[in-house]
Amino acid sequence: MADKIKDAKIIFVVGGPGSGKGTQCEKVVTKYGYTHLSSGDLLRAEVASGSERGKQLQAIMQKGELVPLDTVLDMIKDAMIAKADVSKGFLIDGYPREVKQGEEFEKKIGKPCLLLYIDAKAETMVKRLMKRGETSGRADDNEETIKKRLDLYYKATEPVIAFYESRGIVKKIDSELPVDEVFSQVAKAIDAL
Ligand SMILES: Nc1nc2c(ncn2[C@@H]2O[C@H](COP(=O)(O)OP(=O)(O)OP(=O)(O)O)[C@@H](O)[C@H]2O)c(=O)[nH]1
Ligand SMILES: O=c1ccn([C@@H]2O[C@H](COP(=O)(O)OP(=O)(O)O)[C@@H](O)[C@H]2O)c(=O)[nH]1
Ligand SMILES: [Mg+2]
Repeated sequence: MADKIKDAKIIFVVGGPGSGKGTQCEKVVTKYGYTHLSSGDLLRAEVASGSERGKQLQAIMQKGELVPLDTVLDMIKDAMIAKADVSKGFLIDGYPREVKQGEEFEKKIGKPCLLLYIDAKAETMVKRLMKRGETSGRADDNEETIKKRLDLYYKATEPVIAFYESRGIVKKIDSELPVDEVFSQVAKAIDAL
């Protein structure tokens, strides 16, 4: 099953909440035709379906906590398998959130060839999310939950970057710049693959 995915390139896109992961991934889709899978979007789709599982997920996400590892991994895996025949590569956006998630992903699916580390200052991220919150309708784009998401990012997710740095696949992207300048750094990293 997972063999179908074996030959496609896998790129992890990691960065704090509101760092611009989703914005950059959309641009990569346009230019390179990769398949974009946002773990957050997959979870929000399950919430929107109104299923029993979605209700449980909503409660966790509203608090800015992490949903159980296997839940997210199964969703990503199903979505990858569904696209395996047509996809040149996969952008896994907002995943892994913790080192253990990365290890499980590699066991069940495959190894990433690149980790795009979308880096912005905490202050910048908060500002962007508060602005996005005016129109996004996302239940977690509020001051209190943003703070929790940030704390969890520094505690659980930053170690992921160190973990993959030791493998030499991390490319740090300065996301304080205008969107197009951020993208030219991203494109350079992908062109080098
Ligand atoms: N000025 C500026 N704003 C940006 C940039 N990238 C994203 N934004 C804005 O910041 C907000 C958050 O961007 P997203 O792409 O949704 O961020 P994300 O990392 O996917 O965030 P989560 O979905 O919360 O994980 C959006 O409202 C964007 O318009 C950038 O490079 N420069
Ligand atoms: O692998 C994941 C990805 C997302 N989430 C949950 O989904 C929320 C939104 O994630 P997203 O990546 O969309 O936004 P971010 O928190 O990066 O701003 C997070 O706060 C978590 O509650 C999770 O638990 N595991
Ligand atoms: Mg996003």
